Amino acid sequence: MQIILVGFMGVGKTTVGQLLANTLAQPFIDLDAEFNTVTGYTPGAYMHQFSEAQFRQVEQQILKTQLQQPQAVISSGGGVLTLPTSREIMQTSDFYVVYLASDFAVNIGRLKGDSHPRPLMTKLTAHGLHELWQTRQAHYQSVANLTINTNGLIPAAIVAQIISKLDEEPIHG
Ligand SMILES: Nc1ncnc2c1ncn2[C@@H]1O[C@H](COP(=O)(O)OP(=O)(O)OP(=O)(O)O)[C@@H](O)[C@H]1O
Ligand SMILES: O=C(O)C1=C[C@@H](O)[C@@H](O)[C@H](O)C1
Ligand SMILES: [Mg+2]
Repeated sequence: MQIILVGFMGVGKTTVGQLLANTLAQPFIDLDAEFNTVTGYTPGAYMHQFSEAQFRQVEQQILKTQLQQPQAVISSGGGVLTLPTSREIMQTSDFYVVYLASDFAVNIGRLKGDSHPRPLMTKLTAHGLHELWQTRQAHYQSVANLTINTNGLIPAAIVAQIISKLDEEPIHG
């Protein structure tokens, strides 16, 4: 199967992607971890050392490469659709795109409960973070084959919803 999860930082892409891959017995790829493997930098460290614009270019190359996988569940980084060309790459790929959505408050609650630091969280004001969240919802929506409202759902319930929708779809991969 070829499935990629998109959504705002902290909504649960890595958590759900890992569980979905295990459940479907498919290889799992996390694009942020792949970025680290390829460049030797975490996304945050790379942006700090170089720039967000340079990060987005490298991230796009990694996205392109991983969308060649014949079988995988991929969790993307929250800003992977920032470049219009990255949106086009995802839209024209064979991957089935699942958008993990939630209310802003739920998303922020998950972020605050997580020990893993998000550089954008510390750089932005509360207003800036909300604006970014709003802008990005349209990007995720524009590429999604399936949108799941994850409010109040545990990861296993989200995985169950994705799998039940996949059963109704033509095979992806
Ligand atoms: N459905 C859920 N309900 C409650 N908490 C969740 C859910 N999914 C994930 N979480 C928690 O939210 C936090 C962020 O999850 P995760 O790292 O999977 O997000 P992400 O979308 O991959 O973020 P990023 O874009 O920064 O990589 C973690 O602490 C995780 O345990
Ligand atoms: O939302 C974002 O722009 C980001 C989310 C993370 O997954 C990382 O890809 C990086 O920290 C940037
Ligand atoms: Mg993640």
